[in-house]
Amino acid sequence: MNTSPLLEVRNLSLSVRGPRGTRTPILRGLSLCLESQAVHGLVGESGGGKTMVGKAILGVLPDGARIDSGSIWFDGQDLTLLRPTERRRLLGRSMSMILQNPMTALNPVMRIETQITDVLQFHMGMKKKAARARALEMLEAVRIRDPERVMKQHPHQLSGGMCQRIVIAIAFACRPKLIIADEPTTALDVTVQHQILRLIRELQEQFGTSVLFVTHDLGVVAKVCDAISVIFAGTILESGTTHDVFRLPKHRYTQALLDAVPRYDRPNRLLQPISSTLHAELFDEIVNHQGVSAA
Ligand SMILES: Nc1ncnc2c1ncn2[C@@H]1O[C@H](COP(=O)(O)OP(=O)(O)OP(=O)(O)O)[C@@H](O)[C@H]1O
Repeated sequence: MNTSPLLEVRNLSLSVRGPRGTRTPILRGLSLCLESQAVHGLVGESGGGKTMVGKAILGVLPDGARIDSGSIWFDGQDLTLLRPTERRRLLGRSMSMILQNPMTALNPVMRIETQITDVLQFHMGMKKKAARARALEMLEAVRIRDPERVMKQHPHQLSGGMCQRIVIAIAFACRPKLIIADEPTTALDVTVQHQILRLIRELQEQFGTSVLFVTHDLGVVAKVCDAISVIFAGTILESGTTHDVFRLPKHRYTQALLDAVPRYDRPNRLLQPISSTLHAELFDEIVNHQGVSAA
């Protein structure tokens, strides 16, 4: 594994437009380092800002959201300084995404073939024949049986698991350096979840891609991630190799997260929900430390 960082988010603060011209902080001085050719889990509870981190990196922030300070270094350049056209050029070609719900990620009225070949023609400048060959190759890589038949079909003719395989094929098709996978298995059947995780890991290794794996599920992190960052209230509380963080969590929030996960090696231990006191204490520390901004 290559160990130089591909992506470094440094001290990133981001806010959204609030009522009466105020701004609500969402990310508070967040720093994150993603190594080349590695899978990095961004883990935390709902509302912590995981998805917003992914959107900031991809340059697809919602209306009203803005980066207030900090930088996002990707492959040697600060993405926050790029013009929107330059950002768009990177998206799809150098970085792509796998989202939670494959049914909304795919276009319902387009055949699978067109959905894959369009991406290849647009981002890679491939001719139709070469794009078709690459599309077939990608469907085989994600273990779609009878890819010629599936190429002719529409998403509604396929299962959720099959659709997510196609989304994965599209994400890897242009051989991007970075893929942001935001809860890619949450909408799927448990039996399919495991296959999809294994598939992402296999393709990541095969193509030498880096993956930022956004999830609330520590079980998923344990299965696929080399490293992990724990996010709470828009701040990273702890980062390290998955092995180290699981074995010896340093932050009390990480310890609480781990205690809230069922484990086969301690079947008799009662699960400890994360206490509201801990939430309140941490939130107070983070917000008081960073301050809440007005517009
Ligand atoms: N479009 C938006 N406009 C305003 N606030 C938003 C918007 N999208 C998200 N937020 C707020 O930003 C915060 C972080 O949301 P985000 O979706 O990044 O969290 P998350 O950790 O990914 O949670 P989940 O696992 O539930 O998706 C939340 O407080 C959310 O309400």
